[in-house]
Amino acid sequence: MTHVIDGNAVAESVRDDVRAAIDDLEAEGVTPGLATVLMGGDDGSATYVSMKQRACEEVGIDGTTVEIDPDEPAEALYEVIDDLNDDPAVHGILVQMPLPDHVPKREVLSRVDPLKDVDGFHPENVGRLVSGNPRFKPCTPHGIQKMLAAADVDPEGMDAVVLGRSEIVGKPMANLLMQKADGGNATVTVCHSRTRDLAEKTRNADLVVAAVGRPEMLTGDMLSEGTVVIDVGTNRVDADTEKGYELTGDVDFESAKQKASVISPSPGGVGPMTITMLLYNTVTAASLQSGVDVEL
Ligand SMILES: Nc1nc2c(c(=O)[nH]1)N[C@@H](CN(C=O)c1ccc(C(=O)N[C@@H](CCC(=O)O)C(=O)O)cc1)CN2
Repeated sequence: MTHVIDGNAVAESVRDDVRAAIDDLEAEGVTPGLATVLMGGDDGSATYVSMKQRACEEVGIDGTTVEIDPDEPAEALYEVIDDLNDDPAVHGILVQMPLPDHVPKREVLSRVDPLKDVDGFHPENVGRLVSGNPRFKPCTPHGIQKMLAAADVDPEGMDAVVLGRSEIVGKPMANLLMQKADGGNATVTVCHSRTRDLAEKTRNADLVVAAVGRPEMLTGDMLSEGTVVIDVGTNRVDADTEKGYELTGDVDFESAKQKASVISPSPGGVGPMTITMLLYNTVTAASLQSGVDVEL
């Protein structure tokens, strides 16, 4: 029987730990604060930002959203980041991706105080992750590690294939899976748009993480029996629904489920974990900045 991971249930159990840690911080007079900055984005950005705001309210984090007109120059965003860096009530800063084309992403990510960088995208935090001493693990791959642990999947010794090389998911996921640490110790292959014979790579994998943003591109015939499959995709596909679209993962769930031993669906898998690990990182940031130790 294939085990279908319930991302909402795993997220809820991590949120219980987050709530307990927030109680410990509150007892010392510290309320964790998260500022989310939205400057334009894609079809999903405004939805994800309001989900983040709601999640903060639900666990007791002081969440604020700053919206910047996407036609403003990059300097408007720099000014907002500088102010948030200087605000002691803000422990975590997140700039929602993607940004408008005229805004240089690297400049923006380097501008965020690395101690408040709850996305883990600042070069200092990327360097720490790669060198095996992470401060903030990026939310989606961190959430996937938690999901795998909850499903009793230990990547140690596995042949893992990561589909996609984005800064947000593919690269940090590959790094975490290869690390000499719990949730790592796998042999990792990263595949992308120039990879030859993709199906040959995925058929030889024990674990596949699909994060390419192409609806249902990973199908059951590309997998071997017993593979663990994690679907990161949340693609909006035109459909005759109230919203005019439906959400589809990067995995063809029905055919992949025939082969997989463990599989995460989308929606309802990795997405809820992404938001939960943001709350987790915000609490970690508040703990680091206040000097109040919490257990997470
Ligand atoms: N600064 C960042 N930008 C972006 C990140 C990120 O981690 N940091 N990740 C993605 C999008 N993302 C968070 O921002 C995200 C995507 C999906 C979900 C989610 O919960 N999806 C639900 C479905 C929600 C819906 O109805 O639309 C699910 O999968 O069940 C949360 C967060 C890009 N940008």
